[in-house]
Amino acid sequence: ACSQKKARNAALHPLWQSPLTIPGGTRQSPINIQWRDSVYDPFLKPLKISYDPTTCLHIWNNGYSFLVEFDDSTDRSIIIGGPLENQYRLKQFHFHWGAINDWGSEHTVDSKFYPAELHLVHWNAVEYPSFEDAVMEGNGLAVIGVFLKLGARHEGLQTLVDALPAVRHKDTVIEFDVFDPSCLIPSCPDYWTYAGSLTTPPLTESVTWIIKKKPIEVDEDQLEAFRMLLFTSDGEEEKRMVDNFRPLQPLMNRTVRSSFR
Ligand SMILES: CCCSc1c(F)c(F)c(S(=O)(=O)NC)c(F)c1F
Ligand SMILES: [Zn+2]
Repeated sequence: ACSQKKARNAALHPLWQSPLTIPGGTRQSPINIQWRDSVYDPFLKPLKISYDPTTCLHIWNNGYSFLVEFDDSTDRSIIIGGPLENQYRLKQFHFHWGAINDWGSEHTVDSKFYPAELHLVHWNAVEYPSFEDAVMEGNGLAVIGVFLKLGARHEGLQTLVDALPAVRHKDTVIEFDVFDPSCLIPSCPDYWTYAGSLTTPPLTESVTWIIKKKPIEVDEDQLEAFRMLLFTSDGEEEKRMVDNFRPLQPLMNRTVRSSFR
């Protein structure tokens, strides 16, 4: 069994090889969201999102996802309200997805996987001088999670999909200078929220998660476009970028709150 586990582990992309747990972690992500166990909190405010599309900088394949990065030197693209004590600045967004449509998301709802999940990463520039500092603090980051489900083609996503061939290999980047990520966020205001962590190293327990209840719809071709990206650099033996999601983590002593009844 031990050698089998070793073999299975070796088959994983280096990022996902154990030890993928942090010793003493009490608020790790992702988790399964058991809808009936979530607690409605009437004091949760609506989340206010205001992004300036011209803060978009570039798309970068960093070897485990593709990140769309933003100029976070000012408060031009921010979120405020929801469970948050103050405003948070948009740093980047990225996705996690599967090799097939049966799995791919990081969080699950009543143990159901979606084929992909969008993460919009924001940091607390009110209290911390830099993103790198905020990553290490309990209230440093706020990540909006949006589930992707198979359905109609998403026109807003298509402009992003059209650029992906240019960042097929790890460590490639392409300029991407106008994009409004709010087109990827469902208009339904309902969300769950809980205290968690990054799902990639350094796995720090610094994330206030805001998971939208409603998924967005994308079509098969758009999911396939994600799957033609590569974990590997140009010239290396090609490894398709798929299944870049972390395994579910124990809920431990946490409650998931909902903004809706
Ligand atoms: C120091 C991290 C660089 S930015 C980043 C990221 F690249 C990423 F992938 C995730 S995630 O854990 O995978 N999804 C929430 C993050 F949270 C991040 F903040
Ligand atoms: Zn993520």
